[in-house]
Amino acid sequence: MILEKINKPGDVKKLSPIEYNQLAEEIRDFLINHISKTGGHLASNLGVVELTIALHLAFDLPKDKIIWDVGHQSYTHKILTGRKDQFDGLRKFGGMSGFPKRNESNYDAFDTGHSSTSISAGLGYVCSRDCQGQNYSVVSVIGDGALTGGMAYEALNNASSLKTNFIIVLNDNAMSISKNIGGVSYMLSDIRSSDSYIDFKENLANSLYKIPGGSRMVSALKKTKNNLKQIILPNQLFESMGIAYLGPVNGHDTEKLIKTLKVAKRINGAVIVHVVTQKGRGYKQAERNPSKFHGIAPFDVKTGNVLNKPKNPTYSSVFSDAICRLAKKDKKICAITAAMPDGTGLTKFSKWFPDRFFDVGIAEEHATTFAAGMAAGGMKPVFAVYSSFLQRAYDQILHDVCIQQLHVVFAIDRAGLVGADGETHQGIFDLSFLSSIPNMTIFAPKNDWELKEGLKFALEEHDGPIALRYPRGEACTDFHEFKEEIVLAKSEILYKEKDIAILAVGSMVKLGDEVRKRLKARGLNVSLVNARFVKPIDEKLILELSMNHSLIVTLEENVASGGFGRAVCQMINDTKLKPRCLEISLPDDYIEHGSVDILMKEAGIDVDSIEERILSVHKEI
Ligand SMILES: Cc1ncc(C[n+]2csc(CCOP(=O)(O)OP(=O)(O)O)c2C)c(N)n1
Ligand SMILES: CC(=O)[C@@H](O)[C@H](O)COP(=O)(O)O
Ligand SMILES: [Mg+2]
Repeated sequence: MILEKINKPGDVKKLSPIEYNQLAEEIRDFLINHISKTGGHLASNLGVVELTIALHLAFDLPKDKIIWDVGHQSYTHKILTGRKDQFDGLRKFGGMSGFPKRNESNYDAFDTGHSSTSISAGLGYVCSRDCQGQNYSVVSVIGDGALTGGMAYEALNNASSLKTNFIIVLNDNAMSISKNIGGVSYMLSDIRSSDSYIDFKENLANSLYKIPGGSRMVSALKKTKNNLKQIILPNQLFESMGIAYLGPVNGHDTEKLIKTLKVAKRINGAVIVHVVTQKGRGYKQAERNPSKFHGIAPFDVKTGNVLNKPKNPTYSSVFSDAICRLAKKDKKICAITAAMPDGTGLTKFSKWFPDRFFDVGIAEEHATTFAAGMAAGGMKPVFAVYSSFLQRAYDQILHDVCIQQLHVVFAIDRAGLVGADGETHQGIFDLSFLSSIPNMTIFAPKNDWELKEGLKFALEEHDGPIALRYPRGEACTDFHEFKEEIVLAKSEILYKEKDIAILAVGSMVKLGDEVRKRLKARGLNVSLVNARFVKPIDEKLILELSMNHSLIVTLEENVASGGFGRAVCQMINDTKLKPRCLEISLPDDYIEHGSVDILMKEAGIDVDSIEERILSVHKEI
């Protein structure tokens, strides 16, 4: 076993070239076996095994820096940097992260998780290096999907004038999570399938002549006897920007990759190395269905079937059915995704209404302003997006949607803790950042029925910007006996008592009800309110509750600052009645990876902790 020789960083450099292929195969087996047990990002990692080995052989880490875009493909890098033994705890609480983390290893040069940041971060490293007269290589590894994100172009534009070396490896597997789409993907596909390939040395020469010192390198290359069959095709887009281009290179040929990376190292300026890989390579199920195995829960290796399928429909699938039903009746309804049709539940919509479906690439900022334009033009756009990715579009929501009061519906999935993806992906800020924007309305459904009704309300009754936020995973199917009509800024009272009132937001209604039952068993009278609207809050009801309750408790899956509880308590503190107010929310902090149950318990948002907190405050009243 060659993988047994890989224990410490740098061990890969002790192998002989004939061992590289065997190592790649063993890493693939290791990844398939481990991820089948822990879950994780399988397909992307299987695609970059040789590329990662080549990068580790061509560069000198940690002096040289590799920046992994998104970072979901960094598992082989983790194996080669002494973290093989930590894979049993991958993405688990207290275990190894699924993304690069500077505080996990000094071989991780930059923390990532959100897409299209690697070229900016890499260029920052390059300029920092040059300002300080240091000497090391910087390599940003970006996927073809991530190259659909606007930040990548802002960075390329900036990098084009660079006079010192900066390597951008474009890992092109023709896939985002789903099939990659749009002009960039067409361009890459043209390059990959072009039959006008020219000889490696000739084309490389074209690239090199343009850069300082290039002609010397060309003469050196011309003298080599080594007839590399690799093809290098000058590329219009990058080269006309002043960025050298090498490729396309077979991303599963370690030795060719090493040779090309070594050439790239000698270029004075930014250079793109276009590497073609296969997502899911080496595991038939993932090769056939790379989207399914992009991020996968524990599965059976033989069949590829996920082991613990959710029993109830997820919120994403409830949303999926609801939007399709509404769009059947109303031809103005259209749906937008930023490269996440599967995750957000828009795949069915894309098949039923292809003319009204828009996958804009990994471009949340553009998606938001695009939605604003569609609304201004008379359509009813629904932008379905994960909470943490919407953080990107703060200014577009404010500047393009809300100032003009445009009727854009934000269907915010993965709102609240998402678990294993960790701090970059927790959707715990949306209530705060959306609440601060004038003209925005925020609605959080307590269960599946209310998500359907909420969407209907947002599209048929409401006019203006509105966000519906719901969590990852199975939808709550309780509380079907409570179906009060949705009215703007009105909460729903589930149990009316006196003494303590719990006001819960969305998914927290279920938890609030469990706490209510516990407190009732102790002889306390507890009202339970489904807040529904986080903005505007139901001021009238909060005032009423303040008059006949001695303690108001707010419950939300969002950070404390700027959240629902803060707004309610502020309002209560402004009244003369002043009942005690207890805000139960997530801490104002980044929350690491782990199961949602563990993370909630850690944050004191589980039935036992909430009961204890309420009892302790109630005792003081
Ligand atoms: C801002 C942002 N939006 C969406 C995502 C979700 N996401 C994670 S990976 C991915 C696809 C990336 O495709 P690519 O860069 O080609 O990598 P591959 O998995 O194909 O190697 C997407 C859309 C994200 N991480 N960040
Ligand atoms: C890396 C990334 O951003 C996505 O792949 C994310 O991990 C998807 O998470 P879900 O499983 O919640 O769709
Ligand atoms: Mg890709």
